[in-house]
Amino acid sequence: MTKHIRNHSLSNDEVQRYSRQLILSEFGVHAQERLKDSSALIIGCGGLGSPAALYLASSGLGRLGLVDHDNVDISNLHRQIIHRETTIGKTKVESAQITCSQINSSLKIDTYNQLLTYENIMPIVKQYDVILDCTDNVITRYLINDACVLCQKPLVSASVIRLEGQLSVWNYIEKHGPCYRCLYPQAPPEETVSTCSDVGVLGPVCGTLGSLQALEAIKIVTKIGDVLSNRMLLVDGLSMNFRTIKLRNRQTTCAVCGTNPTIINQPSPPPMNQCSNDQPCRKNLLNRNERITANDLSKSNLSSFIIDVRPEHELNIAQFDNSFHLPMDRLLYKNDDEQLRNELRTNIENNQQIIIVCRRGNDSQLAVRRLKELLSDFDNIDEKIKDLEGGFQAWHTDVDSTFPLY
Ligand SMILES: Nc1ncnc2c1ncn2[C@@H]1O[C@H](COP(=O)(O)OP(=O)(O)OP(=O)(O)O)[C@@H](O)[C@H]1O
Ligand SMILES: [Zn+2]
Repeated sequence: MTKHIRNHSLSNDEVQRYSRQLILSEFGVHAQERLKDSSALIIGCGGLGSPAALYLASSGLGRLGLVDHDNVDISNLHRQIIHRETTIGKTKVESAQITCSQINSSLKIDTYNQLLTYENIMPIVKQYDVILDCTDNVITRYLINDACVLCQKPLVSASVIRLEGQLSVWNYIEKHGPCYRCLYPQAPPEETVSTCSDVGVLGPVCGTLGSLQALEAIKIVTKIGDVLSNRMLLVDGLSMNFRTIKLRNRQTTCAVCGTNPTIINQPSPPPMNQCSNDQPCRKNLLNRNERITANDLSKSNLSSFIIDVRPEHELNIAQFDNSFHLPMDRLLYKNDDEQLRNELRTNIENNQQIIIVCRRGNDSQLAVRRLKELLSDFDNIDEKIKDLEGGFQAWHTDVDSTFPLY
């Protein structure tokens, strides 16, 4: 019998398992070997981290780190496809680990059930060849960028909101590419940035961007193709427009990767006025006496005129009987003050308290402020008008659990 020789270290099982990628001329056995010797860290096991982890686990990567501080919630399942109904309540990292190891039992998986901060990020990031930012908040985005520059790791970063997404590779030294801070030197205030839980997101858009993050990570560690450094992919799922734009180069003035950096040994702590985790800042715009709790409202003997400030399509989910609909868009931007004042004057009775409601009690506070100005000539408007603290979510939790939570 003629002996065969092979020019690689893969087992026959591995050749069979990865055969469809081994026969790609751009990939082949040597890329597969490099993948097996490589490691990737996924920060955030949510909408982006789920597909990224599934594809990296399937690909033949050697070692995968998974970071998240959160637990699986039923509202995650429409897009966070690594989790299951059976893992609701478990930590996201454990849930993700279970699925990844079911797909590929030879993958080495490390889990970090923790909130990454400037104090703990460095020793974790240091251990991996490529980092994937799959988180959803501004502070963490800067934190991960700075840690990647300081540890000299390429960073594959994506973000998704509504039906749109963005993808880029930062700090890709081989191409002398820019870091995130080179483009955006300062973080915008947390409350000016929308989150999926504020404005929504469609699952397959996360799927697209998260899968492309896995693809870029594979290209980086196997050294194939043209990595998306110095460029950014913009995806619009509604129109199916995919565009790649050129980004500006690495900046010598950058605070972390520039010639005289101010961020040197570890990322800096977040500014005091920003939240330290990914929970939306609870905007406490109003004083206590300008607000009413769900419990107090449910027990109140006063007749109430309810103004619901949510957008039209959310009313279809559920609404209070006989509420007046005044979407925030109209209240803030429509410029029909006189017409609105007349409508409210006709509908509100003199002895009524005016209660403003929204989904979570943020917009309703803004609305109270705006309506106090608009209705300043109404009798006792300052005492009469209040927002429902915590919105319909608080109503669900504290008063009526049959009102759907969303
Ligand atoms: N600093 C951080 N350290 C660890 N994990 C983080 C950090 N910041 C964000 N994450 C995680 O990144 C993930 C982002 O994913 P995504 O926005 O899809 O999920 P989510 O927060 O569950 O969404 P929703 O806003 O709908 O509740 C979350 O699981 C979140 O816990
Ligand atoms: Zn930079």
